[in-house]
Amino acid sequence: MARKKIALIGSGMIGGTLAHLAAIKELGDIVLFDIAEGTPQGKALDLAQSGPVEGFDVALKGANSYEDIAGADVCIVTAGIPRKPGMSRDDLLKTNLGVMKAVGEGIAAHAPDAFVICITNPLDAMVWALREFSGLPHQKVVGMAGVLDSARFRHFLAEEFNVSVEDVTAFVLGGHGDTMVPVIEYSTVAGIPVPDLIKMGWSTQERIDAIVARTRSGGGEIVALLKTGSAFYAPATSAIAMAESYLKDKKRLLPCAAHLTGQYGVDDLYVGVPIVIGKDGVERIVEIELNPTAKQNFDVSVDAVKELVAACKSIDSSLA
Ligand SMILES: NC(=O)C1=CN([C@@H]2O[C@H](COP(=O)(O)OP(=O)(O)OC[C@H]3O[C@@H](n4cnc5c(N)ncnc54)[C@H](O)[C@@H]3O)[C@@H](O)[C@H]2O)C=CC1
Ligand SMILES: O=C([O-])CC(=O)C(=O)O
Repeated sequence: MARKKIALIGSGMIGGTLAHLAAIKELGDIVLFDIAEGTPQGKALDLAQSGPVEGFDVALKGANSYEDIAGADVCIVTAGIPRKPGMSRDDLLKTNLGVMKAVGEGIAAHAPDAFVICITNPLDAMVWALREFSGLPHQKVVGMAGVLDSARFRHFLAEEFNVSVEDVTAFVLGGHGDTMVPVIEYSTVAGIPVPDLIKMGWSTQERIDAIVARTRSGGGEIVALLKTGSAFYAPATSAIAMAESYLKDKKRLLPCAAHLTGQYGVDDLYVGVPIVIGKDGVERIVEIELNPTAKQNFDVSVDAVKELVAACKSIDSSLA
């Protein structure tokens, strides 16, 4: 069976980590693409030289031409700039919108059948714009944020309850900004919802509220610590889980930014919701019932995404 092909558009901190993970998991042959000359080639060669030790058999290539992504089964997009301390994700919009245009056109020309996972921030607006620029079917273009935000929430909850992260499930929905919505009713330890655990005396509402707040600002906490850029290990792992679900038709149910057409009362917008990812891309959008507070928070988050999409349209009239 021929190997799958994975194109990583952007070969910076997340791109390099994606390549490492995809190689170790032998998900397919890997092309690292970037506009910076030498970076993708250097990372591809370095990673290839780890193959004999690690024992993976995949081809790794660095490229500065979109022709090299031809026929990719999966494209993961991290091209653009990350934020630095003092910036919000939204400050990246103008620069990264221009990058999405180039990337969308490159994917449309050379890998139109790919499943595309966007990571570039501000995530929900960028995945919307990337889909518009590429013209690919909506179910083949998704954004990575919810898996990461939920993983952060799961990590903090596991620490709080002193249980294995494996047994903690969580959903963070909405846009990938400060208004994201960690939903505690759907967050559990081995199926026991967090509100029940509070009643059982495992924690208090105040402590869980603090964890929710820390999750919401989880990206900023890391930016403040790193000072030179943003998180890359957990974001890369999260996108690989999505790619793997597509490539292996695993049909995992994951929170991701997906194109909504009326679900949750939202139309023609990418927002984080639970979806099933399989061989056809987004195979199902799962509409869970939100309590009035969660729904109100979700709507606030949706409004924030709407504003960013409106800003994209005013910057690039071809999107209007
Ligand atoms: N969705 C999410 O949950 C997360 C999103 N991010 C975002 O991911 C993006 C990438 O982050 P990092 O990898 O840390 O940044 P980075 O700066 O290490 O890498 C970005 C790469 O994109 C390249 N690039 C710039 N313009 C390009 C173009 N037109 N075509 C191809 N490549 C281009 C740069 O040369 C650089 O190598 C940022 O926008 C960041 O905010 C980061 C963490 C989580
Ligand atoms: O905070 C940032 O700029 C990067 C990001 O989206 C995250 O780590 O959640």
